[in-house]
Amino acid sequence: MQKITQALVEQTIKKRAVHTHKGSFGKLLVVGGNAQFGGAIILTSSAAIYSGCGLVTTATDPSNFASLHARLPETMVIDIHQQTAITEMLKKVTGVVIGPGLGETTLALQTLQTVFQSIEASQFLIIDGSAIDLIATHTLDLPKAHLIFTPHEMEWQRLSGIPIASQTESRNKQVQKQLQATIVLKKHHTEIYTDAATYQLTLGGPAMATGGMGDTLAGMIGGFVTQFSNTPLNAILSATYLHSFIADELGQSQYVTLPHQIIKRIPQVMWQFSNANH
Ligand SMILES: NC(=O)C1=CN([C@@H]2O[C@H](COP(=O)(O)OP(=O)(O)OC[C@H]3O[C@@H](n4cnc5c(N)ncnc54)[C@H](OP(=O)(O)O)[C@@H]3O)[C@@H](O)[C@H]2O)[C@@H](O)CC1
Ligand SMILES: Nc1ncnc2c1ncn2[C@@H]1O[C@H](COP(=O)(O)OP(=O)(O)O)[C@@H](O)[C@H]1O
Ligand SMILES: [Mg+2]
Repeated sequence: MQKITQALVEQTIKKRAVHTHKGSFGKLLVVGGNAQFGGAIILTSSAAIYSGCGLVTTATDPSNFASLHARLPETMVIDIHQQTAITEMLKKVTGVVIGPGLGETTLALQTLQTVFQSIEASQFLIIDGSAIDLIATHTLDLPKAHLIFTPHEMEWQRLSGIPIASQTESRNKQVQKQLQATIVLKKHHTEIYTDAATYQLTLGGPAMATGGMGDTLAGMIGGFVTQFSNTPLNAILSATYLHSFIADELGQSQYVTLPHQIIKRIPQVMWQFSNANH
């Protein structure tokens, strides 16, 4: 397994060209957050915007609109019941994150199917949380797109059929090949399975073991792949690295590192990394 290095992250987070605008840095649709799990979609959307994605739209339950906008005025919203509005937005975006706080109701399943039907092969689709469980439960066919799954070990057990205790590199790799997707298997020292190679994160620790931490990573990966879309693998590896790098920094003087604290630090740490080679 290859270790993800700081040098790779420094190469990925380039200084921004001057003649650019918000459309130059990717457009992302974030789908999730039912009435119970509104916090998840606030974290995912925030992480994407603080990672530098040019334009983010959040499709969520309307009961989350006010709290989402109070925390994050930069995002636009779609009522998740308006499936046509989701389909229309899909035509405009570089990528989609689906699943954080989505739940597993009939509406959640219908929304996942709407996205699967309309997504194009050129687009990124990050599949997290409830969306992974919906695929596992309903054995859904996967669409043609740049697929990125971000399961924790139990979600990976449900999706892959491999019990947590038997999730070895070779068995995980086999299922990665079948799924034709990148797999970010989240745990202590997260592993990333791709067609070409397997990577391991050597950062992060138990101060990160708090609800919403994975929702945040999904948003960072969404923000990175849409923004650094020419180097998608490096974008995924870099987002995963930076998420734990920031947590470790905070963890030097905090017992627990909260997802919203990590999000707040992303722009500053990206600036540091973008200046490292200059
Ligand atoms: N603020 C919000 O709105 C939040 C909303 N959220 C949303 O909730 C939805 C459900 O997601 P979920 O992850 O909470 O539930 P689920 O998939 O059932 O997994 C938990 C089960 O798996 C087991 N387990 C074993 N290994 C594990 C591992 N390495 N990592 C983690 N778990 C592991 C674990 O074992 P146990 O804790 O019992 O020891 C337990 O039995 C999803 O949409 C998500 O986005 C959350 O993000 C929280 C904040
Ligand atoms: N002990 C730990 N060491 C390192 N990373 C951890 C640890 N516990 C949790 N994490 C990280 O926190 C995140 C948890 O993801 P997930 O379970 O999906 O959270 P949630 O769904 O609550 O947002 C993952 O990125 C995981 O690697
Ligand atoms: Mg999760």
